[in-house]
Amino acid sequence: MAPQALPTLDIGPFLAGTAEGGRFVAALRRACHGPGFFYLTGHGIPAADTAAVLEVSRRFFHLPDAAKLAIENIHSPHFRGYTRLGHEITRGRADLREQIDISDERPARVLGPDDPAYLRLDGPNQWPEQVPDLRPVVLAYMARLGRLSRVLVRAFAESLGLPPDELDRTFADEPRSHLKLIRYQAPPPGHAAGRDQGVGAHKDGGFVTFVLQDDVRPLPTAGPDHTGGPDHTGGSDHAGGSGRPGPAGLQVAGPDGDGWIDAAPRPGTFVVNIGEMFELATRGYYRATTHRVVSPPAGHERMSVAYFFGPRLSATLEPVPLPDELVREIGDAPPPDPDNPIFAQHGVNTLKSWLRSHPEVARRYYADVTARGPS
Ligand SMILES: O=C(O)CCC(=O)C(=O)O
Ligand SMILES: [Fe+2]
Repeated sequence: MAPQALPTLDIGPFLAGTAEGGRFVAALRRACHGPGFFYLTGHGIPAADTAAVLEVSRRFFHLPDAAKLAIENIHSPHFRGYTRLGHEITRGRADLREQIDISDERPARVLGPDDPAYLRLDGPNQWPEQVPDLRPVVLAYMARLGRLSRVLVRAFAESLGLPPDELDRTFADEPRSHLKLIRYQAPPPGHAAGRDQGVGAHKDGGFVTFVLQDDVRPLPTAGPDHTGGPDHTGGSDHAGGSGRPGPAGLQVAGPDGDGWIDAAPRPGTFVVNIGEMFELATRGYYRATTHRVVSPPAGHERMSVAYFFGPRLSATLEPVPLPDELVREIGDAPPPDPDNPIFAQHGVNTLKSWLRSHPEVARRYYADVTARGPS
């Protein structure tokens, strides 16, 4: 049986406080207990804002390599800045994507030897000089999604049969917002067939993620500063080498590991999903589901913007007091994955993921931590 498509939830009535908001809350529970993923509409983020963030992102990624590498994340102990193609690792394999990592703009902390290593994650971002409007556009977008996240957290509480403010204190005192601007490209010519890992299968580590997706588009025509281009379509042995956009993009693991569900881009929506911290807090009632991105075909690119909302790094996840009728539905907890232990402390879990996916930054700034584990 082919896996089902993802549900679409309209948060509009909940935002407006109308009686229909209850329907959203019920649908939210079904979506988070089921696939762990859904499309969100009615969110009130203006189309001009989402278009602006994709536009600055496109302008950045189309800069010459030297300009992008000026803000490479190897310069940042906080894992901020640019990661070039193939320099991020998921499941032991290089991802075919480039990205900029941006978190809340804060000064680096002055830390003593006994302070937890995850506090080194706080610090300033790196911003590209050539795209000066990227900073204000991205920070405004993050602020908007932060406000939307806080509303969604209230809906999550209600969906679990709890008072709407039950989870508020988890997100008090500087919750952590993280954003990735991402560009996926086709495997380069000569790349082994079937190696089309835009990002490998993974679960998100935090609480809740919002993905804004652009369509798969042809690469822009090569200009004087441009190294890629439609000319590169020839010679690829990649399955998508026909140059036609195929089923590329975000895919979500089906129920019981049954195939992959395509989460195709849909205008005006975010794809929202649950992260490991929330799964842990609900004792598995809400699911952090494995997902991946398949590379676009030759001569094409795909942009996305992933926003992760989580509690402050020092927060420890307490199990939420679930009503008995939900506890009865939990069933057996899945066995722990030895390759991916989940830590109840948000900072420890977050640092675990960074150290694994960015080994070069880890070696430069966290050699002491990799030697003894991310606690
Ligand atoms: O690009 C996407 O559609 C999803 C990205 C993703 O899953 C991630 O960065 O965690
Ligand atoms: Fe993800």
